[in-house]
Amino acid sequence: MREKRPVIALDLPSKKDMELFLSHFPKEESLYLKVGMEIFYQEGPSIVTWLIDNGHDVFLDLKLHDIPNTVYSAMKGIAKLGVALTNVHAAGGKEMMEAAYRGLKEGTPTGQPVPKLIAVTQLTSTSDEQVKEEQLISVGLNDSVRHYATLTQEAGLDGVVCSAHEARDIKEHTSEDFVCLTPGIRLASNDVGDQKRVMTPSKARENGSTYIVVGRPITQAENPYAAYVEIKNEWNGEND
Ligand SMILES: O=C(O)c1cc(=O)[nH]c(=O)n1[C@@H]1O[C@H](COP(=O)(O)O)[C@@H](O)[C@H]1O
Repeated sequence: MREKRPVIALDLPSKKDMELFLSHFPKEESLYLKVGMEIFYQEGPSIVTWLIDNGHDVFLDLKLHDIPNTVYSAMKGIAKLGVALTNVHAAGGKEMMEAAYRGLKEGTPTGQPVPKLIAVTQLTSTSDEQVKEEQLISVGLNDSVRHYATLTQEAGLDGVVCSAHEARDIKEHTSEDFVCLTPGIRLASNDVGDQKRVMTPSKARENGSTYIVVGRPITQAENPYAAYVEIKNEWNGEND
């Protein structure tokens, strides 16, 4: 079986910074890269096509959350870029998620695969306390995440963004092949930063994560490639 690649969050301010970051990796290595708001709003869609043309897979993380018609139209445009994966916020509702999926399917050029679509449940920077006190969701974080996951499945999407803490429970309430993409991944030695629900790569694997997303532990490392390899090895169980 092919080695699983951690998804690297390219949270960098410009293409120049991104090229400098990628220069630490062997030229021939195909990476799974997450393009998020920070770099996308500076460089635009051309950053995505540039990465794909250079042999990488791209998760376009723009977390769409708007009325169904707007999300439908935006997804039609995203579908033309050739990304492997993209996302919306589940809090936008079932109708919005259905519209997003329709947009992606209708916008994908003939003969190309439709990008996978996943929905953010509760951000990994959110705690149980915040869910109850700020969002007034009295059932708390775990029930809220499970609820958004089942709603996402009902809308026909491929999976969710959640923390690795919830991945096992979500798979039990949806299906084993329902994608659980989990940011908030840290080695035991890393700073947690603003993340609240964190887990190590090996625990995430044990708990059913489909993909792990890692940003600062790699982008801010003194040796980004060494940090990537360490995380990838732990994610693949090579230290077990
Ligand atoms: O959708 C995401 O990718 C995402 C969802 C979420 O709940 N939490 C979360 O951290 N992310 C993204 O995952 C990345 C995590 O970065 P680090 O905390 O630096 O590893 C960031 O780019 C976030 O935008």
